[in-house]
Amino acid sequence: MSIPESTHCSSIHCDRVTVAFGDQVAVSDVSLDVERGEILSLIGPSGCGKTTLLRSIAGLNSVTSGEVRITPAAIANEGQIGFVFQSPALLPWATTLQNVMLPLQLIGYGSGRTRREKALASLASVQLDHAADLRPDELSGGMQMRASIARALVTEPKVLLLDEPFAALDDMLRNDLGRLLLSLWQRQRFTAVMVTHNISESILLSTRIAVMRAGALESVLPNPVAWPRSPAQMRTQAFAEFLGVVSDHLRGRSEEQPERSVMSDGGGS
Ligand SMILES: Nc1ncnc2c1ncn2[C@@H]1O[C@H](COP(=O)(O)OP(=O)(O)OP(=O)(O)O)[C@@H](O)[C@H]1O
Repeated sequence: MSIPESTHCSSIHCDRVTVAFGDQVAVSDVSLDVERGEILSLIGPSGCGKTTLLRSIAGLNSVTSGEVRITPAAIANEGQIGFVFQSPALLPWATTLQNVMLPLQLIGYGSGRTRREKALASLASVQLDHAADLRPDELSGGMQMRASIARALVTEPKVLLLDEPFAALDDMLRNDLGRLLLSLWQRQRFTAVMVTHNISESILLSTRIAVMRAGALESVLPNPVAWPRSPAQMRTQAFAEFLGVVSDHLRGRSEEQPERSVMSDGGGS
């Protein structure tokens, strides 16, 4: 698996973004560019503003000052931004298939038949087509999260935003879904931003890691771990060393490191 070519997706630009809720400044003067076709992880201590920044990128939060731009601009208007929440948030009374068809209905995509075919294809991409007629309470936690990913990807978004998508799952499922996410990214070439608390997960799944502390962007670290990624890499020296670097940045003990180009440093095949 190599980093996908970046011709079909969007990039995200946060320019001096500040978000305040009353007197509470959740995000403070954050400037961050997410390049086409990369997966950037946002990590940092609880309450440091990760979700608020992610929701601002999605347009779910308004920013107090600064600007979020997604290019090409039409992306935001065409419903080409997918969002995966920590909780699968499936409609309990609808079948898995109906849940996945919902975004297509909301954007008025095609006929009922084409929506059904597209939703079934999206379910198949997460190996869940056999569960199309089951309701959420008949699915395991991992199946619900796969359905949630299928729902986010059914419109073939150019940008995928994920807020701690695997936090509630055990380690094995986490690894499986992480691998699934990478293979979908490889195939669909979306640009992704993923909030996570898990440093190992951020290293395994991303091209760069943005570390936030107290609302501010502490650093953006190119991920030097080679591609293709697999859980076996967690036992390598390169992985352990980078984990130490990320941990230091999280604790604010880092030496300032110049950022390098993700495609030349974080990538390769
Ligand atoms: N809608 C809101 N109204 C008021 N305060 C908010 C709102 N959303 C977030 N905050 C505050 O903004 C700060 C950042 O919250 P945010 O959820 O972005 O942090 P986080 O880094 O994602 O935390 P966690 O890792 O625990 O999910 C917190 O102090 C939170 O209480």
